[in-house]
Amino acid sequence: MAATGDDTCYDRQAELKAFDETKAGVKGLVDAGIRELPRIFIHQPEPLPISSTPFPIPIVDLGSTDRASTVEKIREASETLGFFQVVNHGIPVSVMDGVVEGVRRFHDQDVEVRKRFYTRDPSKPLVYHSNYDLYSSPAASWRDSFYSFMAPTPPPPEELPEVCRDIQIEYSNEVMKLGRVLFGLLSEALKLNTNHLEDMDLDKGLAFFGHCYPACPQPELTMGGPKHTDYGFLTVLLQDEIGGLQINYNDEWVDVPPTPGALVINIGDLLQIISNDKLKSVEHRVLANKKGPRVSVACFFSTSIAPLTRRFLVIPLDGLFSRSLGSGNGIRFWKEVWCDSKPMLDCFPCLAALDENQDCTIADRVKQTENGLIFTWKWRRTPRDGREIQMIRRIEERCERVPIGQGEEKWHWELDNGVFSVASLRLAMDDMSLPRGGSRISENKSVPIKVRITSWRAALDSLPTKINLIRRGVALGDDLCPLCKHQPESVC
Ligand SMILES: O=C(O)CCC(=O)C(=O)O
Ligand SMILES: [Fe+2]
Repeated sequence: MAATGDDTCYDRQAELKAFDETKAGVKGLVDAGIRELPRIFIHQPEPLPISSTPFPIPIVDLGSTDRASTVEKIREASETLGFFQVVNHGIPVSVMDGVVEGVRRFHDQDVEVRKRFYTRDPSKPLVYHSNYDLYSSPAASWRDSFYSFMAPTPPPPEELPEVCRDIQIEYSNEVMKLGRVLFGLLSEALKLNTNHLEDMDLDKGLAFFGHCYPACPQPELTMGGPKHTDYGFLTVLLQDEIGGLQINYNDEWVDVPPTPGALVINIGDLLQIISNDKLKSVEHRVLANKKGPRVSVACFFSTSIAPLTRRFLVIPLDGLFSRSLGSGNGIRFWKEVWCDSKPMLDCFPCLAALDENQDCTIADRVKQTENGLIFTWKWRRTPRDGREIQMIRRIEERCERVPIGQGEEKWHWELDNGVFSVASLRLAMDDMSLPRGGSRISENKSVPIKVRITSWRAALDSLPTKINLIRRGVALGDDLCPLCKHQPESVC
């Protein structure tokens, strides 16, 4: 099939299905000697540029005896890049090399053996397939993967592939130990007791992914892994020597080159949420490569489907709230989330530093007029041609995509004729088929974190309502709602 990215007149679903049904993955295409990419793999060109200047991803020495400085490095990296690397982490090199080889062996097995593991049923002890989002993503990526949930309840060893089962178990056990160390350091970075995140069970669920990125005949047309953020709490990534991982920093793609002996650690969405957006879950992607196969092992500390950690599952609140910005008078241009899932300050720190007033509001910088948006920039010095001017253009393009208007900012509750109550939120959440006794934090980053946490606590019925306080032995005069003074104060 000719490689034409804009050719949309074809039965994409049928081609995806045909590819999936081979159960041979991308490796099967490569083994068949394919020279042109099937069109299901062709990605639209990526708007963000690749950084021209190398940007070092911090390396943290976990063997250091200076704990305060280790915590500080982790805090700084987790609050800005969302990524750092660790060395002297306690996982023996032989185990690291062994697991990379084990994953390679799995993907190198005869196609008939691989096919026996090929499935999209997440309840299987080991799931092997190409592109977990094959049928939903705009373009498939040049990658095959297998995964298993290794904690809290690992699959019976005999259900794991013989070629890598021992090393998969051994490496996962090592990552679990490292997880406890990292969550201890991250707790301290958040100025909490060392055990805080561990006591919240963040280190209890682990998913093991063994990725393979076969050599690609036309790497410029596709991706090894599309841009995404990791959903869980924390990811421990081991990559082989080929490279290709990039993170989005300042709206540029920055390489995370392989460092021998190091592991790449990154913050996931759930840790960003429960840290009140202090720690950052940052977008990343993997380039396809002519060299290869590239192998990586990504271990995700996450809620998974594990019963132990189910109370952290996520629900979408999209559709329940909507926001109109108004003129943006009360919203700080650089420091608040209003245009994207993170503040402008995080996306463009250099430009924010150039602004005369980092606390300026949206209305100070952008106004909606009959002729479109008017920008009023106030820089400490004239922005330089090239990169700075390009970044200003990018900000202006972003602003065009949000409805800046007139008047005050407003949040609208979409249910119950716009009258918000915790009870209506609770009902809406229950409607979203929560598992019994469970609750989920919304991952919609445009909803303020306080609303997300309050919703989550409401669903757990852990808000300090009068009924709950009395139940816990707090002596109160009555249990009546202080507003209506008729009904007991509860979330029901
Ligand atoms: O293979 C890599 O380097 C990254 C994989 C990744 O980002 C993921 O599995 O979420
Ligand atoms: Fe990832």
